[in-house]
Amino acid sequence: MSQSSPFFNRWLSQNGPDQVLSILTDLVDAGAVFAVDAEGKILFWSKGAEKLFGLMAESVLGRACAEALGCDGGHDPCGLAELGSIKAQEVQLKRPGGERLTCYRTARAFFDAEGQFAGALEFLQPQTATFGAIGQWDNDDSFHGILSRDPAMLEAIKIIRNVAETEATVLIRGESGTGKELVARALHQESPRHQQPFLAINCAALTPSLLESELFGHVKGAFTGAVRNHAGVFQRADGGTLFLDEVAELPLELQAKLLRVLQEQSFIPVGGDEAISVDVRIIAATHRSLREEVKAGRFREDLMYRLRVVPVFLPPLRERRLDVNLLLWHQIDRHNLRGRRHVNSIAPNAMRRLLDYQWPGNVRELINVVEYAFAVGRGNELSMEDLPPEFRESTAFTGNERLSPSKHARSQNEVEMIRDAIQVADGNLEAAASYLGMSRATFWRKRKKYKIDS
Ligand SMILES: Nc1ncnc2c1ncn2[C@@H]1O[C@H](COP(=O)(O)OP(=O)(O)OP(=O)(O)O)[C@@H](O)[C@H]1O
Repeated sequence: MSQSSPFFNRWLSQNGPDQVLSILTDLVDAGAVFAVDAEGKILFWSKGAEKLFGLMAESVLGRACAEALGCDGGHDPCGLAELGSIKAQEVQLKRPGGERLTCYRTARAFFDAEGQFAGALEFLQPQTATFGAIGQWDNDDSFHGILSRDPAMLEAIKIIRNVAETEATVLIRGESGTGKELVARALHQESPRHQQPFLAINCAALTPSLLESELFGHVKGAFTGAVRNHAGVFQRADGGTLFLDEVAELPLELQAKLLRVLQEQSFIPVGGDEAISVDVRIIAATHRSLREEVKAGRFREDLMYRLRVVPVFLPPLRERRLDVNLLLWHQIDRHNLRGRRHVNSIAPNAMRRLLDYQWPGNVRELINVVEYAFAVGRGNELSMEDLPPEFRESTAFTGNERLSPSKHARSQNEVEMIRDAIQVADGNLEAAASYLGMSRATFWRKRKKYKIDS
């Protein structure tokens, strides 16, 4: 967090905040800074923005950001009012003349006292200027938005970074919500194809005939209702990456067609008679074991070998308890930014319950749990009552404790939590403190109080 002296505001108004902002943004090399108001209208446009977007200030000031920059978004600049902040998101800029430029977008929203979106500051930096800095590992353990401190996840990320340069087909295995699509996107972003499209399709979400048409497209007249030619995702992803989610659900007849694309880099659209050649990198994902599916006769063995050239496994959240804490605090920080409620601690019994929980919906569920807590709860401490009913129904740490929160019961709980954290962190006290969301000083004080050694 940036710091300023108590005299900063006076100094700012003496020098003129607009002048200070202009000078500040000029100091940032090769980057565009702009500000929008609550309606998404552009209020400030830096010299860097003129250079990067190829648009002069006069032509954009006062105009709706989405319209001036030619993107969808209405009053909410690209979901920022929802998200609160965006860090190093990869975006494609279309400059006048059609040139495309890949940039990293970092933005922060402002919210008024009622928690209403009040505008935002955005910073865009061309990828070439940031190579080696943003988009690689950074201090908050994020890799293209993937947060983790878990050794198995870190290993998966290492594999992804290594194979990104190659053309190898990657098969990601993991339960729903473990981050398979996020990882696939990261792989694409790290690959030489990153300026080309990334398309995702869920093979379990469509009927076989719709899926075939979505994958390979169809020609006009191929079936009733096919009133014009339709390009499938293989064609639209040409030059880029196609993410096939839930690939184990692909019907056998489509497996044959997919195999042909992988072998020959070409396919025939539904109802067509001419093969279309494409250059697409496939990343597939499944929550099932493809080997088991092959054994059960539901999946072609030859296709399995084609798809799992590089297998990557994402462990379920219940097996990475260090990540539960990291992801919880990341989500809490995100909601804190919106200003309606500021959570700076989690009650020990709630934390214990969160750590013990099985997380069947993995990270997606965790995101929803924090959202629920901010919707129903009040105050600076996230308490057991702020958690969804399934957390409170558990017998272990609810009932009695909530009805008679005796100091003793609370300390017993804390002792167990601290012991557990030290054990999970293999005696690393710093990791154990962060796992519990405590500062090192608090952790040390509590260990001393309860006489817990490492
Ligand atoms: N390690 C992580 N760090 C930050 N966010 C994560 C992480 N893993 C998952 N998420 C977030 O959790 C949500 C679910 O992730 P994602 O859609 O990638 O999961 P998935 O395994 O593809 O799920 P499904 O199989 O159900 O499609 C997304 O909002 C994603 O951004």
